[in-house]
Order: sequence, then C-alpha cells, then structure tokens
Amino acid sequence: MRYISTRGGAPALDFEGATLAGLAPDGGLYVPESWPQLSPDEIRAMRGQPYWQVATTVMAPFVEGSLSRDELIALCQSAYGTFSHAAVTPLVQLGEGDWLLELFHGPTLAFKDVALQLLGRLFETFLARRSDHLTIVGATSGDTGSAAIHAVADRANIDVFMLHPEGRVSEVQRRQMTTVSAANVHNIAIGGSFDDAQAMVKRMFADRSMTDRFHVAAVNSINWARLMAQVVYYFYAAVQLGAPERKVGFSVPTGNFGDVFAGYVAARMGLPVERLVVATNVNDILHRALSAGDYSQGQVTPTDAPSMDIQVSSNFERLLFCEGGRDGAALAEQMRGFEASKAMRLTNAQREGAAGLFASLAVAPEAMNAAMRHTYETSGQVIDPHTAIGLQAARRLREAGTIDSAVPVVTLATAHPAKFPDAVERATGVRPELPPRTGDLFEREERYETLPGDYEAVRDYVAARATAVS
Ligand SMILES: Cc1ncc(COP(=O)(O)O)c(C=O)c1O
Ligand SMILES: N[C@@H](CCOP(=O)(O)O)C(=O)O
Repeated sequence: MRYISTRGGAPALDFEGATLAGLAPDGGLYVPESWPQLSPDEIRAMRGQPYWQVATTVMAPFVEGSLSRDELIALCQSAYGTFSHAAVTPLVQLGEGDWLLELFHGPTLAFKDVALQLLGRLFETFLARRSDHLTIVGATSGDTGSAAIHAVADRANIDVFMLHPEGRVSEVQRRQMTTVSAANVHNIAIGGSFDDAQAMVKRMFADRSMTDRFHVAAVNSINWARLMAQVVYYFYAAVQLGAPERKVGFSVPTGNFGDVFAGYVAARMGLPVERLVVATNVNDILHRALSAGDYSQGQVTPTDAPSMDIQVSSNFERLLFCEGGRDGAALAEQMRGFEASKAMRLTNAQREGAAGLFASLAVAPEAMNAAMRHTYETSGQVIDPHTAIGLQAARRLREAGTIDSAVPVVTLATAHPAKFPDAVERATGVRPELPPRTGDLFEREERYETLPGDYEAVRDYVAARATAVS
C-alpha cells in the first residue's frame, strides 16, 4: 500500500515510511492511495472472532509491503493482550437499539490505547530494522499524552516530548502522564489551549533546524497508523449487531476528527454504516462545518469534556481531501487560506460528499450532564462526559428522524468515567473509582516542565534534550 499527502507535494511512502514520518513534509496528512475493500463474506467471517483476528483482517491491506501477516498477528496479539477485558472493546446494551462500545479497557483508560499500544510496537519493529532514533513530539488535551507515554516509555531509541495545556486536563489525566519516571519521557505544560500545542507540533515538522538534526515523529492522529488501528473496532462492533446484513450507526464524541474519520474509512472499505454522528461540545467547529459549510476557528472554551476542547481538527483535512476529489494542489491552497485567515468555506463537493454519511450536533453542558444522569438512573451505567456527549447526540438525532429508528446505534465510550471524577460526581452524585490497574497514581511524584505558549521556548527545550540523528 502507498500513502500520499493530502497536499499533493510530497513523495508517496509505504506504510513503514508513513508511520515513521507522521506529518508529510508539505504539511499534509498521509492517506492511502485507495481504499481496500472487504467483501460481505470477509466481513461476515469476523463474527465470533477474537479482537486480534478482526484487527489482522482489517489492517492487513494497509500494512502490505511493510509487515508480513505473521508479524502483524504477533503485534496485534501483543498489543491487545494489554487490555483488561477479554473482549478488548466490549459492546454493552443500554436500551432498544442503543449500544455503548467500551473503548477504555486499555492501560490508560481511554480509546487512545487501542491505537497507541499498537503504534509503540510498530515503532519498535521498524526501528529494529534501521539505525535511527525517534524524537516524538506530541500534543494532548489529556488522553493521547498518557496513552502515548505508556506505549513508548523505556523503549530504546525513542524520546517522547508531550505538550499539554496547563490547567486544562483533569488531575487523573495529568498524573497519568507526569508520574511516569522513564528517562525517555518529557512532559511539558504550556500556556494556552490544545490548539496552540498542536500548532507548535505541526510547526516543528516544518522547521528545518529541527528536522535536519532530529527524526521528528508523531503519535497524534496526524499519524496514519493511529487511525488505521481505530478502524478495527467499527467492524468488530458492527458484525456483532448483524453486519453486513444490517446497517449500523455510530455516534462519536469528536475533537480532532480522528476517531470518526476511522469510521469513515470503515464505511469506505465496505462496512454498511447508516450514519456517523459527529458529536461535539460547545467547541463546535466541526458541527458548524458539517451543518453549514463554515470551518472557522473560534476561541476554545474550557469544558468538563476537556479532551474535546479543540477548535482546529487536524483530520478534517483528510475528509476534505477524500470528498474534494483527492485534489492535493487545490486542498493545499484551501488550507493555506485557512491558516492565514482562521476561516474557510467547504466546497460544494466537500459538503455534499460529507452529507451522505455524516450528521452532527453540538451538545451543551447541561445536556451533557443530563445524559450522564439519565444513563445512570435508567441503566445504572456511569459514563464519562465525552461519552455522554456522543449518547446525547445519538438520541437527539434519532428523535429528529435523522437516524432510522430501526437501525442500532453504537455510541463510542471513549474514556473511563474515573478519569473525570469531579464532573461525573457533579452530574450523577456518584464518584467513580479508578480501576486497580492505575495503582498508586495519587501517591507518585509528578515530573514536568512548565513553558510559555511560545514555539521557540518549546523548540529549544526539545533540541537541548533530543538525540540527533545527523
Ligand atoms: C475521551 C475522548 N473522547 C473523544 C475524543 C475525541 O476524539 P478525536 O480527537 O479522535 O475526535 C478524545 C480526544 O481526542 C478523547 O480523549
Ligand atoms: N483528545 C486528544 C487530543 C489529541 O488528539 P489525537 O487523537 O490527534 O492525538 C487528547 O486527549 O489528547
């Protein structure tokens, strides 16, 4: 499989190259040259299979040329063996046609583990084939950071520098990052929002003073391998609910548009998906883009669903490329306009292409709290604020008739409620307990640097500690 840049100005790479590159040198994101297809028979055969086996079938075409089937199987068995639930991502029924896909049984209790447990192993496999050292630079609004750190801590030939917005992640999220004592882990709290941190990371990929000396790599969902791993659970869930004979809808709490783009990929590969609901909090750039064609960056408002406090959604560029005729030059121009003015209009082709599959809704804080409360009162299930946004959007769009009432809808439960105990307790009166695997999180010493939200300060900090490759 070959990977091309959404901005059309970078050479195509194989899977290994795209995984180690992260962002393309022209500022674009890598996407597969074409979508592999899974036939109804291949999808039907996934029923009853263990997660690692479904993962192998879904990912095999994407890694062709870079990993043998046996290597892929071994990586999947090892990555998904770290999950505490035998089903890895169990499906739980809440009501008639209303399902939760629990994605938080990995080491750091959020859906990010599904991809990052694999990505850490992919880095190790590829680094063993070459003499190289990765300087991973990432941005987090809370969950990617800890999942990435747990995936690469103490791995040889890797350093990770993780930027989080100071004071804007939950205490559990922060401690999951800052109490890891591995020498190759460097946490940085920066002034500003996740968007500021993400912009600095992207700028570093374009900064020759860094890329000439260091092999800068990505763990955010700008890295294609992250999304590839997330495509798997759409298939895994849908076949349990009757696919390929029956269509399934998904509601996805959304920030950087990575998780829901993985659902789009599943649909393009042949999974019968009725609708993909893009559920946002009040940071609603994606809802405005999908409902009105208006992709304009507002100020980030801090909320009780902090991981979704995002107003520039990196992976939306992948959708614009795929639905805009795969025209890299035109998209590069469109993105340059956005970067200069912080606003852009979707083209008719982009809007109409997206409208066939996506629906969207922005969920206000009161509705999010009501969804947590209602779910607890009616099913005894305690859910986290991000999941509540997905659930609320699914129910509202079903009531509005946007989603066929006969179609089962799966809401992605993206984080364990104990990551956000204060918000959950305020809404439900219940304070969720951290699972035993998190150990003595509140006793361990924290270690992180605080830097101003200033690119040069972050760049110099990284450059002084990273390992040069040339
Ligand atoms: C708990 C949680 N839910 C939802 C999201 C949004 O996912 P995405 O950024 O892939 O849209 C995130 C962060 O990305 C998250 O950490
Ligand atoms: N919500 C994320 C933000 C980064 O998103 P990513 O999927 O691109 O890594 C987080 O919790 O860090």
